Amino acid sequence: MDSHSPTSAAPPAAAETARYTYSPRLRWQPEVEEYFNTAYGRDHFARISEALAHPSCYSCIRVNTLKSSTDAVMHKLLDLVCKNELSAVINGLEVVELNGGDQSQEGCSLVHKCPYAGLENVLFVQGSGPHVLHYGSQPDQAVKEVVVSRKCAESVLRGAQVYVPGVLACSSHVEKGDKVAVSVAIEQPVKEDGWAVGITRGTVLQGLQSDAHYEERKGLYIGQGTAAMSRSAIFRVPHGIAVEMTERVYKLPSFNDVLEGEIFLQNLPSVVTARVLDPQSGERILDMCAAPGGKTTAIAILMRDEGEVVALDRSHNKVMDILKLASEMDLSCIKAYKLDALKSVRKTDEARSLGMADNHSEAIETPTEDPCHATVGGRSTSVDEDSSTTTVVFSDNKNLNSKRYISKAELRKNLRQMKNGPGRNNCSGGRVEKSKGFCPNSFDRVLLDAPCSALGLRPRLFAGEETLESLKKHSKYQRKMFDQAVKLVRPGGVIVYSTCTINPGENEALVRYALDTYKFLSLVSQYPKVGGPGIVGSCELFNKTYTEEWLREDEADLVQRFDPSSSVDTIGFFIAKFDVGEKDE
Ligand SMILES: C[S@@+](CC[C@H](N)C(=O)[O-])C[C@H]1O[C@@H](n2cnc3c(N)ncnc32)[C@H](O)[C@@H]1O
Repeated sequence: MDSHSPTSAAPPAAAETARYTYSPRLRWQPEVEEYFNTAYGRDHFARISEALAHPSCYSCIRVNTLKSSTDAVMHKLLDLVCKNELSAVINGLEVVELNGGDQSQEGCSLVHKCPYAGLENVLFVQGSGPHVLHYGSQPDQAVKEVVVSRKCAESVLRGAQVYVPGVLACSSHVEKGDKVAVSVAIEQPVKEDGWAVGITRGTVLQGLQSDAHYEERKGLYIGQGTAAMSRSAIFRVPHGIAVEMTERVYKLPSFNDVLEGEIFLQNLPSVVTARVLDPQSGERILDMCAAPGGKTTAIAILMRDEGEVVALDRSHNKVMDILKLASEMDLSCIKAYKLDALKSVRKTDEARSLGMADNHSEAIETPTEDPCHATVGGRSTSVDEDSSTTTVVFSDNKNLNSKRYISKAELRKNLRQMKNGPGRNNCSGGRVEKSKGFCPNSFDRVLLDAPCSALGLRPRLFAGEETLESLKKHSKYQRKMFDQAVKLVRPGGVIVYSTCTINPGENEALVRYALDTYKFLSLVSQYPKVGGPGIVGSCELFNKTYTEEWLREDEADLVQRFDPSSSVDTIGFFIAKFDVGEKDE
């Protein structure tokens, strides 16, 4: 690393070595840290906490086996790597020639098949890091700097550029084309109990020790880039790239516009979850919290697009995302609805009055009054040309109800128009179908990929926002959702529950609740098995007024817990699978 000028203002060279590094320490609420120390043991939790602050060192690609094969995609990726074209499209990936070696061989070591049985549709693309970067400071000259928000930094660590809204502070004379060191401002404890970032947007940095929050950014440098606009523009324009990253602490491939529809970038545990559900062609599956549709599409592909995957999300725009993804992947068995999963069971008397038996396999849908288009997988709801009513239009040839064929290009165009804001009818991006819920016992399998504290997601640079109280709220919410899942699945069916958190209160404690509450549920083994065992025991909380029960010894190996500090190097994740016996209602 180049040395800094030892002037009174600039930091000395030795101090700089420690300064321009990436060595973050994840901060937790003390009570939460104590709770996790109890669950994992102090050393183990310290390793987990350390791992969470760094990204995984590889990208996981799920192949759409209905459109291509794992081998074909692997060859295409290798081809791109070997022609060195991937570094253009796969952001940040470099083909390094070792010992003057053959580039194609180096490329081969970057893309490889997933080594775990049962995941033959998965490829890994190797990234690298953490790299020690040289920020190239000159004597008597402070390094020009940009400080970004935590969310922005987490994206940059995953391969993104620095966008204008993410910039908090910038050196005074930054012009377009200047080299800038990029660091991140992270929440710090403040006196009256709480956390604050301190740096306000627009702060001028001098690169001196006298700068506001200078010390706090030590060890929080995530890379170097070229300013894509001047300092004044960065704080004047509403959007656009502010800094093009040229050197990164982590180099991870991102696959924008590469093999669209043929591949999907997905965390390994998420791919495993869909496989564990084991959906069969012709079945009716419910994905209760489905957006953006990663697992939904994985499920549809495993079913060979035969049967029905009902995908719910309470967010309108997120349902749109599911539809877009299903359309891109050419999947027509996915039906997506906007619905609060807590209200996903339709009352039995209402179902009867609509002429449906309890185990009727049709969804009970509200008519869509909206004059805009929306797509459901290959199916599309559309305006009849001569009326304002909505009809379901199928773009595949599997259903005889087809009214009008809509090409995929047209569907994509419609979706783009929706994304681009209000159109003629002041429609804020199109509407999606709403559902009033579904009949009890009407699904063969239910996936509850529950909204959670997300304390397994990586990289994460701050975790102080969660308190024991807020963690408890997540678990209450999840139990209510689980109750709905239990009602909707048929006897003889399957429920898979998953979260992307390391919190046992949302994982093992949910399993305990499920088994203690519903005697007809049994925890069953999973395939494929990549994660480790669950946590056994219990923990006293809230001044010993409440005991949180986790798993029993014989249950630990039946769940999968993905540990971010393990060699599998994934996000923190949890999966439990239940077989549903005869219900005693
Ligand atoms: C963990 S994400 C799901 C990820 C998704 N399964 C996938 O693999 O792509 C949780 C989702 O639950 C949705 N959600 C939260 N509360 C909900 C509710 N009450 N009803 C339906 N969806 C909800 C959120 O909008 C979010 O998209």
